[in-house]
Amino acid sequence: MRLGALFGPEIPVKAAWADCEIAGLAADSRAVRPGFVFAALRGVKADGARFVADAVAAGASAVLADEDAAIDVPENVAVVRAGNPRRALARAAARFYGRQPEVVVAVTGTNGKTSVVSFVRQIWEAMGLMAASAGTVGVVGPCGERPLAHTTPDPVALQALLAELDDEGVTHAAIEASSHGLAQCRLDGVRLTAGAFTNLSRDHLDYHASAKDYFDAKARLFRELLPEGAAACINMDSEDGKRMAEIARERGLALTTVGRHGTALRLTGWSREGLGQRLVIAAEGSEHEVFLPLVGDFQASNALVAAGLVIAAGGPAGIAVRSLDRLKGASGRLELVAMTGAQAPVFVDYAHTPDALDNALRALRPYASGRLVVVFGAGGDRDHGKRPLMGEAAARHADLAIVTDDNPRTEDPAAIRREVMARCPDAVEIGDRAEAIERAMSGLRQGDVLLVAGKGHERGQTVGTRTIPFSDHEVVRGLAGREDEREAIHG
Ligand SMILES: CC(=O)N[C@H]1[C@@H](OP(=O)(O)OP(=O)(O)OC[C@H]2O[C@@H](n3ccc(=O)[nH]c3=O)[C@H](O)[C@@H]2O)O[C@H](CO)[C@@H](O)[C@@H]1O[C@H](C)C(=O)N[C@@H](C)C(=O)N[C@H](CCC(=O)O)C(=O)O
Ligand SMILES: Nc1ncnc2c1ncn2[C@@H]1O[C@H](COP(=O)(O)OP(=O)(O)OP(=O)(O)O)[C@@H](O)[C@H]1O
Ligand SMILES: N[C@H](CCC[C@H](N)C(=O)O)C(=O)O
Ligand SMILES: [Mg+2]
Repeated sequence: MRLGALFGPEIPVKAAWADCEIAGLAADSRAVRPGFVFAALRGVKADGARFVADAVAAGASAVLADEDAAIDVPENVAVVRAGNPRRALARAAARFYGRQPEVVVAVTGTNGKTSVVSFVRQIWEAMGLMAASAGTVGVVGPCGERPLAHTTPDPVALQALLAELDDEGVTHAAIEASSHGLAQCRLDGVRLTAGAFTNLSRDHLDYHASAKDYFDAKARLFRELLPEGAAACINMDSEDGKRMAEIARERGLALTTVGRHGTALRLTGWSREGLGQRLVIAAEGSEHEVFLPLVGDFQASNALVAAGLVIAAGGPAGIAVRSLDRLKGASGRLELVAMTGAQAPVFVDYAHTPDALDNALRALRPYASGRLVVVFGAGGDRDHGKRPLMGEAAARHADLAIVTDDNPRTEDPAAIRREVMARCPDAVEIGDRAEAIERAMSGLRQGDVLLVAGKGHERGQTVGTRTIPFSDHEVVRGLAGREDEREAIHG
């Protein structure tokens, strides 16, 4: 593709450069190949302009930069200026790859995105469509599963992925829109049919300057990204949901509201039934009773958002609602991973925010006729403020809390644990995560329930800058297996 066409009418490219043939795009100088456009972006840690010389040495034909960035390049390298280079990069990547599944929907909110995109994919599959989902647990589609480095990939990787899905015959894709992804314009080139909002609570205040900033990042999906005529599905059971709906309404988006306070899909009845829940949903003037085979009260709201999003994107309401009775939970989302020898269930969950931990523990309480035990920690190099609040949630809902490590990254793990324990001083502190899980599991009696929270599907523990293989699933299964063996030997 030629440089002029790549940037389109909104970004002027000097005539002398317009016909320059472009081989690819990269925002990281280390990914630049001959003939590439290098986008020199200002980031949190560095200014991409510092790496222009590296990009040129790697063969960059053009540099995309801020209006005011000081860029020094040889005469044969083009310089393209943009007021918002991140957005320009995203839109250029969309033109470069040139194809996306017919229907792409995006889901934002603090909690529930991974679950919702997975549910949307499953509902579409039940309708016989070629569907895929992409986000924290990777890409899942007709060609199998593959991991992703980020919940919302950088714009070049995201456009490459959408093109690949289109090539594989995927017509319907559901993707997670993280607040980082929205703030950094990673989704700006995506042609969206509909967007959804789950909920908002504290997270990522290390990155976003304030709670308002965090809300505004999520609101970008409805204020700016969804094109005119697109649809929005909003869970109305929170004040933030109502504000988001107002924003969508003002934009003239076709609104599908869901939840106990929703209109399109209203939850009018709910009861827990074994490892599932029975929902009564009012839709299009009639009531549907469905059994949702998932643990966790909050999964009802995720299921409603998913069905609402499918409807918002043009799917029939009846099938969307009926398909809920076959949904499978996303990996590591309140997943029942093992039963101990004492017949105590062990759940693995991804709760890594105060609200999520609160919800996960409350969801499991009814299953504990004995004690509710939780093993959890908080991630390093992330929002410090959420740590004591997570401790508080554990102290409030669990009978026994074991505070351990969860990706300490470059921080001192003991210092993180101290911050968590500030509000759960009675917790037991065991830094080594495997040991913490072992201690918790070995103490379980019949009637007890264990929640291992924070890592969900993750397959590594990041200590410093190294990631050591680690999986809560494997540790739990391994320990349960050992108990079974002991049982078999000793009777
Ligand atoms: C805070 C954040 O989101 N950072 C992401 C962002 O970095 P940045 O733009 O601030 O980059 P920077 O490190 O300051 O460097 C500036 C620029 O110089 C470039 N560079 C840097 C070094 C070099 O040698 N050459 C070079 O060209 C970088 O590629 C970058 O373009 O863009 C980078 C390139 O795409 C990402 O790798 C990086 O993700 C970091 C590693 C990260 O941890 N991000 C997490 C927090 C994240 O994005 N999480 C959300 C999910 C969160 C959730 O909802 O729970 C996600 O969507 O995954
Ligand atoms: N609707 C919800 N309301 C509150 N908590 C929820 C909800 N859905 C999920 N959770 C909790 O949040 C955790 C993360 O859920 P999920 O992975 O679906 O969300 P996410 O938005 O994708 O999170 P992330 O941004 O970290 O990828 C779950 O493991 C569960 O504990
Ligand atoms: N997307 C989230 C995931 C957190 C998961 C938890 N295990 C941690 O490392 O804090 C983040 O990057 O903040
Ligand atoms: Mg996610």
